[in-house]
Amino acid sequence: MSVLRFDNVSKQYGGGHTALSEVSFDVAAGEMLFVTGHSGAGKSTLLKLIHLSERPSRGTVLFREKNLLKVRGGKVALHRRNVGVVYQDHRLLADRSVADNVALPLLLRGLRRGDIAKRVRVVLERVGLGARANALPTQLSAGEQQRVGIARAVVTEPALLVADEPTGNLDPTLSAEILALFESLPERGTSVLVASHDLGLVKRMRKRVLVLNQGRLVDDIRPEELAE
Ligand SMILES: Nc1ncnc2c1ncn2[C@@H]1O[C@H](COP(=O)(O)OP(=O)(O)OP(=O)(O)O)[C@@H](O)[C@H]1O
Repeated sequence: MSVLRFDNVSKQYGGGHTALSEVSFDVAAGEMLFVTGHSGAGKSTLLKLIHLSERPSRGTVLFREKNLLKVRGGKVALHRRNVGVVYQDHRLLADRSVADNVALPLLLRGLRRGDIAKRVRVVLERVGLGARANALPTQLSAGEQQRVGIARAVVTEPALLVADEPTGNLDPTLSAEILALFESLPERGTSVLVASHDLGLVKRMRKRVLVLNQGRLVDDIRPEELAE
């Protein structure tokens, strides 16, 4: 089953600037892929259309076969429950512990405290931060903070995780660790779409790569084409 489909999607911002132009692609359930391209190529715009922070000017975005054009008003929040988002600057609450930050999406869903504590514990173990649950984000390294951001995004077990330059501030070793963490998610049923301008890093992962150039999808490289 396809978890995500872009069908001839274009996006013009106010002022007429074209950020995406007739982009079409499909993401299968459980697939991990990258979208890459130079600064301004349209990567963030593409992710925003999935998360409904922006709407297409033309074309359709289907999420689990449902046309996102029809997702409006109160349904937007419901849609976002199925899409985890990881930001480059992770956007953690500085005055809340690591565990509280990760618990937040579950609190918003009205889960019971006992269930929340259990799920937070499990997900923090998975990202290697089981021992730092009570620390404040400022007491963590940049890589650890990013892992908290990932834990928060996956604690709800979304169908799709989108990440915008998740390794932007990290050194190559930490970047590889973070990407390995993403790589483990499809096994648990979450598809993963990562935007990165770092083509070298992306190629090393040997995953499918969508290449954007000035808003156009100019290449859709399959893993077997990246093999040496
Ligand atoms: N809110 C906006 N209003 C007008 N133009 C915008 C807006 N957001 C983005 N753009 C323009 O759309 C184009 C694509 O931007 P986008 O942020 O999607 O690119 P990107 O590939 O993510 O770039 P970067 O790697 O620098 O983050 C750029 O030319 C940008 O200036």
